[in-house]
Amino acid sequence: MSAQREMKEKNPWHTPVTIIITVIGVIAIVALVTVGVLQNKPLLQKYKYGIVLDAGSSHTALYIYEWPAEKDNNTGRVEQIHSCKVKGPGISSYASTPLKAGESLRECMQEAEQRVPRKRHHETPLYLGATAGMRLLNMEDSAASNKVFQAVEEALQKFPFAFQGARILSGQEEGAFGWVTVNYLDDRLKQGLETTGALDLGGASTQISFVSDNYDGSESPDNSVTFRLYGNGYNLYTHSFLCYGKDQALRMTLAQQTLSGPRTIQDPCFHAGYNETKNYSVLYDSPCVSKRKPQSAPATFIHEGKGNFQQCQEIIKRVFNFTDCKFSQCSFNGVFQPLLQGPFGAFSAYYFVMNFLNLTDTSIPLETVRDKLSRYCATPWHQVVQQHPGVKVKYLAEYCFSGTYILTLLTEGYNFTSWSYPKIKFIKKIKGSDAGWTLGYMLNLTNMIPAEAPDSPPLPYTGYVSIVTLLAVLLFILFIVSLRPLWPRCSKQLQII
Ligand SMILES: Nc1nc2c(ncn2[C@@H]2O[C@H](COP(=O)(O)OP(=O)(O)OP(=O)(O)O)[C@@H](O)[C@H]2O)c(=O)[nH]1
Ligand SMILES: [Ca+2]
Repeated sequence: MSAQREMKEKNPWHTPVTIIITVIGVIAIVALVTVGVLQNKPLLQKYKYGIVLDAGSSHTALYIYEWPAEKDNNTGRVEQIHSCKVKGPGISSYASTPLKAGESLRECMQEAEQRVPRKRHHETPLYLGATAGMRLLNMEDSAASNKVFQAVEEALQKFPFAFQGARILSGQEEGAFGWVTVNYLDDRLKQGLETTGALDLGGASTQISFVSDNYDGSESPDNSVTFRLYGNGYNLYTHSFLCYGKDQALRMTLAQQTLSGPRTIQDPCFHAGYNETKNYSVLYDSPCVSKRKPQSAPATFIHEGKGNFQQCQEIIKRVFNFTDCKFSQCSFNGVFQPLLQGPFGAFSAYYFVMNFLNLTDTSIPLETVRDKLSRYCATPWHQVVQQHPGVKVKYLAEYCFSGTYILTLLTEGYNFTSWSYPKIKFIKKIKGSDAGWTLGYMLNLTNMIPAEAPDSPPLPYTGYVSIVTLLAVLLFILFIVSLRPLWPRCSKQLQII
């Protein structure tokens, strides 16, 4: 019993001094860690917003983007939180009634007012970018195009956002910003990974953009766009083919078949049994075809389908010029194109059409894709209508043409082969944001992608807290151990007291 007591008395841990030191030490560690955690805790998230209106040839769409306020300079954090499809046609269709172009945007803009928190309205930039529809209108009638812009600007200025202007994007910008969007959303830029090429098929123009090792921009500098993003340099090849969007390509294909001004055409790109009376002046009302308008055509023609994929491909090929090329290699129409490289993301009409045709799976061999499309084109029109009751008849009638056009453009135009075709991915969205030029455009105008890699803390937050805690505990133990010589004396002194 007395030996036990002696041992207990000798154990320095049982002296009041060590107990006091321990308690103070523990309190100090808890305080240190708490201060560290509170001080470094991310502040309550605040968000910033940006709005982009994509005034395309066929329609206008509004996109709202959101990002954490303190991370303007970081990557992968801008997200699309809302999109709104403007009712009615694209703004270029309001050439004769410009005020209506402005009015058409009202509903989507009101939605934007609801979606963006009120206190952020005034600091939220609002951009409108117009593409091929307005490019064509500007070529045809620049006064009309200016009036449309004036009306649209007046309408947008009435909203509480920071309106940054409305303008026509060049084809180069449209292609390059589509490429930025795809690679930003895929987190490829900050990590310096191999980039994805971008294929955009609109209504009036189509863009191809990719990085190719054997392209330094010297051959055909017009097709070159250089970027420095997050410390990496990119030499992008990009080209926009005006009139080769799917609506204008359809006009050109119809124009090929109506050169002599016939009353009826039998169109292999439309289903057998399809029969519509169409207006010559409407068909030829576009700079893409206006010069080819037949001299002595009647007012209308009967557009009949005959559903033949092979023949459809033949007449589509006629709208491409595959022979003239003054460069080392070309895609078509004498336009330089370096060797295709890397994976590709194909969006907008590429996706709408291939998704409808159940052909988004590019691991299906090209031959099988052609066979499937050929069978679809051969389906009689009444059967197609019956099989797809919910689909807009205008879209439905054109899928055979559109599918054939897409395959022709990709394989004959851009030279995709059965080896490179599987590298294409038909996509609509990436991580919740639509693929298209709008996000890249906004990132560029808000300087949200730095040229050099941003400095980032060497440790993640949790790692930092763990290390601080560990070091504090270690220091405390060392402190206690360093007091060892005092332990027996302290305990004796306390016993005397
Ligand atoms: N099937 C289908 N087609 C669509 C849909 N939305 C748009 N389209 C058509 O697809 C084509 C391309 O559409 P968009 O990418 O919006 O083209 P756009 O931006 O208006 O035209 P550009 O100014 O040339 O870029 C047009 O012919 C549209 O009519 C859809 O939801 N389904
Ligand atoms: Ca577009």
